[in-house]
Amino acid sequence: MATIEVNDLTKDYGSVRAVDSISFTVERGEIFGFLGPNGAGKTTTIRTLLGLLEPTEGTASVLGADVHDEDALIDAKERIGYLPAHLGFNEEVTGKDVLDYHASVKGESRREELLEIFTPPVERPVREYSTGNKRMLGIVQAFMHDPDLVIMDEPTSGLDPLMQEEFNEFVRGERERGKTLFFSSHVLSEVRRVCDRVGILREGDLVGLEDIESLLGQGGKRVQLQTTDEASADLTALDGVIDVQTFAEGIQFIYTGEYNTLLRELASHDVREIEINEPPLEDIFMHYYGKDDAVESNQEVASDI
Ligand SMILES: Nc1ncnc2c1ncn2[C@@H]1O[C@H](COP(=O)(O)OP(=O)(O)OP(=O)(O)O)[C@@H](O)[C@H]1O
Repeated sequence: MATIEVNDLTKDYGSVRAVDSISFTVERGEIFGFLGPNGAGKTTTIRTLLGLLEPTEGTASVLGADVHDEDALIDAKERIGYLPAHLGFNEEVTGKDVLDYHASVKGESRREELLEIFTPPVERPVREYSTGNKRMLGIVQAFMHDPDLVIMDEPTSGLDPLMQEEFNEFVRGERERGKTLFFSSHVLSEVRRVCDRVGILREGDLVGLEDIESLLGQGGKRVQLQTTDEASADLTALDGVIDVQTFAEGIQFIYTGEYNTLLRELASHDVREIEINEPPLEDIFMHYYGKDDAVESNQEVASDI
C-alpha cells in the first residue's frame, strides 16, 4: 500500500472549489513535492490529508488510514510529522516548553540530534523568535518523534539560504533512512534540489505528475553561444528552437529538438563560446500553465535560480 493515496479528492469552501477531483499516490521512501502558485490548493490538500478538513468528495489515506476514519487517523498520526505553513505556537512559552509538550504526546527520540542542526533559541519565549527561529522549532517538532511520514507546508519559508541548504541536506538524509516526505512549495528550485517526484497543481487541478528527471528533460536545453551572424541565423532556423534571445555578445535559445542535428549544425560553423545547460525551471513550468497564464504564473511562482 502506498504511503499516501488520494482518489478523486474534491474540497469546496462554499461556492469556491479549492481542490477539484485530484488523484495521486506517494510511495514509501519518496520525497514528493507539491508545487503550485498561491491559491492553487496545496494547503487545502495537506489539511485534508491530516483530517483537519473534511473532503467534499473523494477519498484519501495516509499510512493506510482513511481520512474519514477518525480513530485510524489518530493512530496513524503517531507515525506522522506535520509542519504547517502558519506556525501557531503559544507565544508565551519557551521553545523548550513546546518541544517538551510534543515529547509527552508523541516522543522525542531525535530531539537532541535535530537541535544540533536546527538551532532555535529553545530557552527563550516564542514571542521573541524570528520567523526563521519559529520555522526551525517547527522542523524539530515535526521530526523529533522519528515519524515514518512527514507532511510539510512550505517548510523553508523564512529560513535563510544557509539554513535552507541544511534543510535540503537533512531531507536527503531522511530519504536514505527510508522516510517518506511530502511537501508543498512554490519555490521551483527547492523542489528540484530534493524531490524525486512532483505534482503540479493549478487552480485546484492536478495538471502534472512527473519524475523530476522527466520534468527537467521535457524542457529541452538552454544553448548560449557566441558565433557569426550567419551561424546564428542557421541555428535559430532549426526545428525545435524556441525562445531566441539576441545579446551584444551572442545568442541564446531553448532547444527541444534532436541533439545530433544541433551538433552537426554547430560543427559546420565557427563557434567562439558555447554553454549548454538545463533551462530555468520556470520555463518548464510554463508548459503546465500555458501561454495565456505565463505572465501571471511568472509573477506568482518564485525561483531563486
Ligand atoms: N477557509 C477558506 N474559505 C474560503 N476559501 C478558501 C479558504 N481557504 C482557502 N480558500 C480558497 O481555496 C483556494 C485554495 O487555497 P489554498 O490555501 O489551499 O492554496 P495554496 O496552494 O495552499 O496557496 P498558498 O500558497 O497561498 O498557501 C484559494 O482560492 C483560496 O482562496
